[in-house]
Amino acid sequence: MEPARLRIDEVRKLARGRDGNPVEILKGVSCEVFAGEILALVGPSGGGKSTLVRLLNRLEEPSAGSILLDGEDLRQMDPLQVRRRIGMVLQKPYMFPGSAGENLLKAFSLRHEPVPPLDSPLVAETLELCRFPADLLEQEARSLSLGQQQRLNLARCLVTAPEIVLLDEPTSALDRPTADRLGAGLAEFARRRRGAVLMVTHDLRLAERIADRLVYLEAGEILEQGACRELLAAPRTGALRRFLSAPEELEEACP
Ligand SMILES: Nc1ncnc2c1ncn2[C@@H]1O[C@H](COP(=O)(O)OP(=O)(O)OP(=O)(O)O)[C@@H](O)[C@H]1O
Repeated sequence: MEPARLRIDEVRKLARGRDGNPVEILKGVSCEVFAGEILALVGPSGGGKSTLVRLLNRLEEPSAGSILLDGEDLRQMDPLQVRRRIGMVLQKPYMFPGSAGENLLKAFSLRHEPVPPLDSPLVAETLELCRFPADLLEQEARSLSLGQQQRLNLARCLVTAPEIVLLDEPTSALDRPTADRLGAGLAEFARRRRGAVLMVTHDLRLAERIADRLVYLEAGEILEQGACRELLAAPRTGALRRFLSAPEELEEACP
């Protein structure tokens, strides 16, 4: 078996609560992400999912434990280098003023890297992966629909060829067909480029469709992890069973 691209080992995160006392947001979390797979990170609100994602991109640092990228501790690496290799797609797409094409290539100019032409094979492949029509490239980015902006946002991340992609609720604002199109692009990225994807999501249908494995995080602890479809069909713990049957979660999962 191939070694993990990302290894999260006994990670703890302490923060100061509203009353000034320390609160443990992550209580010794361990899991791995492999090349070519999609890992769905699910769990109730406030469980620590976004915090874990921020640690993986070095937007925050763990209080204890380690995160290894190909065996190297993230803390030993330059944060900019980490972000080149680990791309992140936020829930709400930010569009710069200008055309969709300019937005796509912004990823390079922001990093002071050579900008490929819009008609390069890399751009064409990325647009295809993200189901973003090339004839929209000249359109003002801010005038695109939310679903189009979301796919352009993913394309802006994938065009720089990250090895790992982190996504925090990528489909929360999308209708079912648009969410599925975005999911199909992620699955292609994992398969064709052997990319590793870690996706925080409440969209259990999407997870079932595209995720290989599932990690269930509740109150700062991983209570279950394993093959995604198997766990969704037959959760082993009462905690995941309750989460899967909670009506409010199902509502969010099935818009
Ligand atoms: N910097 C911080 N300082 C103090 N508390 C924090 C900080 N960041 C997060 N928290 C708390 O840690 C807990 C976990 O938050 P986090 O956003 O990681 O959860 P989540 O699982 O992503 O939730 P959601 O699904 O609602 O987005 C919450 O109770 C939150 O209020």
